[in-house]
Amino acid sequence: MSANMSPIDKAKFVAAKRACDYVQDGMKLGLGTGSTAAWLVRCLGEMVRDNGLKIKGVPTSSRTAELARQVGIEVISLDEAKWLDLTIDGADEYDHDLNLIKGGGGALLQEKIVATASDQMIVITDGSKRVESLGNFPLPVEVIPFGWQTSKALIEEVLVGMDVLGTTASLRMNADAPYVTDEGNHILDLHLNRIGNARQLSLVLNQIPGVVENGLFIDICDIVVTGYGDGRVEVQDINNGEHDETRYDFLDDDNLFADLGD
Ligand SMILES: O=C[C@H](O)[C@H](O)[C@H](O)COP(=O)(O)O
Repeated sequence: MSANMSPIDKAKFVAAKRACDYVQDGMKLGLGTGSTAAWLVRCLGEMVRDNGLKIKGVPTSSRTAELARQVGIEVISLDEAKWLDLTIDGADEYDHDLNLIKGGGGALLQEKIVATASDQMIVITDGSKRVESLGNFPLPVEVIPFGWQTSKALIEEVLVGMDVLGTTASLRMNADAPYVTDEGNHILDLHLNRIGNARQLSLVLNQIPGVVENGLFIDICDIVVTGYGDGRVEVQDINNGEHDETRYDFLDDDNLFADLGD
């Protein structure tokens, strides 16, 4: 598998692999959504299968739930878990303070609930997601289907008032129909260029009728694990300011982790 992996997949894989160092026997884990989080779920499945790791996972989407079950992870609901030791998830952007934009895969609502119900959140990512200032990636906002056009108009009006530059909101589509989240809602993607005060924007968006949640994760992430295609992994911990770097050489071994592929 590794011979056929693209540099970006290698980056995601080594980030997921490094994040597994934080997982301990008996933990209740939040399992993120997306292509990076899928590598994590596969790595954890291998640890369950081969090393007898005992964990319970709370998935943040129906897709992740399906994959987790496939690889042998015991899946429980957040209400069963009540509180989690750790959530590991991907992100669409992260800044110097480890604030995030998430929701590119449409799972931001469950992801934010799960991450907030965790002692610690680790984001696994590749280097392309690091930004000086959040906002190049369109900000996903989950809205209920009822009156979504009114919610869109209200969002645009509020953002003009906040002087957020170049705002347009587009309804996310799935082929010819509006995209529908696991909670039965729609997603508006806000094209903002530059967000400015992300904390304030997040609070303001969530005040607008019809808005369920937005993809800004402020002060939620504790650690970012960034992988690179050459096997390097950087870890940045916001709580103790630590920054460390490792390198995985096993990417040169084509047979290793062959069963972790898609
Ligand atoms: O809704 C999806 C999530 O927030 C994902 O974690 C995010 O979009 C990153 O996904 P990927 O790892 O596929 O880039």
